[in-house]
Amino acid sequence: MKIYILGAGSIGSLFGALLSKIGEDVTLIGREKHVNAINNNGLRVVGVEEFTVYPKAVTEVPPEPPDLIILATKSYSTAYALECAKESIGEDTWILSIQNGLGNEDEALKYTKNVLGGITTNGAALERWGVVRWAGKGITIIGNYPLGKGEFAERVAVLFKKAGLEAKVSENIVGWKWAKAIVNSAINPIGAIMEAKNGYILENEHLLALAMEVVKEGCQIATQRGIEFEVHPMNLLLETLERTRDNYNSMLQDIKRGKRTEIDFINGKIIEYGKDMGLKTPLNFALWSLVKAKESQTK
Ligand SMILES: NC(=O)c1ccc[n+]([C@@H]2O[C@H](COP(=O)([O-])OP(=O)(O)OC[C@H]3O[C@@H](n4cnc5c(N)ncnc54)[C@H](O)[C@@H]3O)[C@@H](O)[C@H]2O)c1
Ligand SMILES: CC(C)(CO)[C@@H](O)C(=O)[O-]
Repeated sequence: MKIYILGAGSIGSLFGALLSKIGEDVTLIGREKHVNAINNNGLRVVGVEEFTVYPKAVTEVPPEPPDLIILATKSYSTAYALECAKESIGEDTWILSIQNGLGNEDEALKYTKNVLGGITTNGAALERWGVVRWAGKGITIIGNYPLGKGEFAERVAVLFKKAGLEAKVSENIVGWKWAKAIVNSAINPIGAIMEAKNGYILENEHLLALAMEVVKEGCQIATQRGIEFEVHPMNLLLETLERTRDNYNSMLQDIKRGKRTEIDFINGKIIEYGKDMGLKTPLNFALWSLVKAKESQTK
């Protein structure tokens, strides 16, 4: 399968390396320093597994349409990345988002009907240019977006499993995207504001109570939009906090690095969808405001 990893940073480089290792035709599309390191020394994976592969790596989207584009930029880069890729999206090209946040797949639908939604709980981080740490094994769930299963989704899931990723296909991927986004809407801003590991939210009664109220608020918006959950976000919240108790969440990591966070595509989208229905989301608004203020402090 001809695969482009659009936004080959942490999670994109991990998926690209694993798919390259099983012989798939993978091209990583990323930033110059990372691309140069890969072209000079290969792409090295450390952590859960240790290996080096030699995929193609470029800074611009090649003109030939691929079978699959795996969208792995931060959510705030999605619109521009897809606009840059639009000439390479062929009639039979599928786009799979493995991003956090809401709205990425809807952006992809502007270019093709062949869109797969995805969530992954694998953890990855670029150690240095050309080297990605597979920090933790998780599960990847994909499906036709917004709903349904299809032959191509099944083909991708088989590839992911062959590559060593635990993967499954869901007929309700939009439900999974919302469940994860609602969990992120509670964990990420609270952990970022408190500058605490995820486990502290579990241990501190006040933070856990707040996180649960944020989840309830997000669930109200999702339910009003007709979203149904395969796993309830409240259960997913507690399971995630336990499983990732030693993690500093990605939003806190972005703030510590002086980088923009994905708050606009997590809590920001819940606020936006609430407004569309005339519903207030005071907790999401409060957390969104605090993180935006924290972001501006690091500028
Ligand atoms: N890192 C993880 O463990 C993890 C796990 C689950 C989900 N996610 C989600 O996956 C997405 C990506 O996260 P990440 O941690 O890999 O981010 P990242 O910043 O490490 O990687 C994204 C990369 O895309 C590049 N990029 C952006 N626009 C581009 C363009 N037009 N062309 C080429 N390259 C471009 C950026 O420079 C960056 O290197 C986010 O939505 C994140 O929330 C990450
Ligand atoms: C699940 C999660 C919150 C674990 O830290 C992760 O999605 C993150 O850090 O964004």
